Amino acid sequence: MAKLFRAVIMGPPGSGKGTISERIAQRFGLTRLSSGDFIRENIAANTDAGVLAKTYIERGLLVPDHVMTRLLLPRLEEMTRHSWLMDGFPRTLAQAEALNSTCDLDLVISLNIPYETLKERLSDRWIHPASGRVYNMGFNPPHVQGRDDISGEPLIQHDDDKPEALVARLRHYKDVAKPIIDLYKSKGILHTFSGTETDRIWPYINSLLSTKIPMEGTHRTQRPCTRGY
Ligand SMILES: Nc1ncnc2c1ncn2[C@@H]1O[C@H](COP(=O)(O)OP(=O)(O)OP(=O)(O)O)[C@@H](O)[C@H]1O
Ligand SMILES: Nc1nc2c(ncn2[C@H]2C[C@H](O)[C@@H](COP(=O)(O)OP(=O)(O)O)O2)c(=O)[nH]1
Repeated sequence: MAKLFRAVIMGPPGSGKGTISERIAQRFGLTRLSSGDFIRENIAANTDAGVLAKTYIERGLLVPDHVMTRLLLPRLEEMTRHSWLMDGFPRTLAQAEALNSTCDLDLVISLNIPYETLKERLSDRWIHPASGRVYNMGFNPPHVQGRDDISGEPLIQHDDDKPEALVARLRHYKDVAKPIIDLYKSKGILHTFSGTETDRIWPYINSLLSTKIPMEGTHRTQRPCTRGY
């Protein structure tokens, strides 16, 4: 009986997490979970957690671990019958340990993209704030410049996507990501992909997941995501 599949995708800002997790969700029928999208939903719904998270995001800071785990882990408990891919969580060791105590992961994808490539990509990244949909003038431009393809609403650029902000973000990412990468490496579930183009990395990710993800249509067993935090 095929078991469920749960994975995380990690990488520095601009490494292609959103782009690749969208492709994985479509190709393998996984539910794509994005911590950033989930926070935006809470901000839009004016929940207590959303209001609190907003005060950190506005300052370009990570949302505190206890807020993130309280936001996300109950959401994962609703997913006991689903295979999923999480983008953007965990971002700290404390978050990884909280996730570890509630769900066992099958696989972690880590994207290793050169700084110059990240800088170039982020300078061309445009986002539809309400949905989190991502565009890139050079890679996947919107049909109408500056407008979201679905809603037609204006696209924006994140202030912290500007080159001068990227150095600090990248250093912070490396500091917080290293213990998480070491943890998943020690568990034997880390797969690292390096390169400068998503379209060249994608076939390797696709073939790895094709060997790991249970066939479509086979019966799925439940796997608990018990409240362990
Ligand atoms: N797991 C998390 N822990 C703490 N804060 C988070 C987490 N996930 C998202 N956030 C906060 O929400 C913001 C938006 O997240 P999102 O992933 O959409 O954008 P991002 O961090 O700019 O990602 P990237 O640039 O890598 O695409 C982040 O900048 C961060 O402040
Ligand atoms: N030129 C180019 N741009 C790319 C490539 N892959 C993704 N992008 C674009 C899409 C986004 O505008 C930006 C960052 O991608 P993303 O998926 O938002 O990354 P992440 O921040 O979620 O990790 O770069 C790529 O291979 N080439």
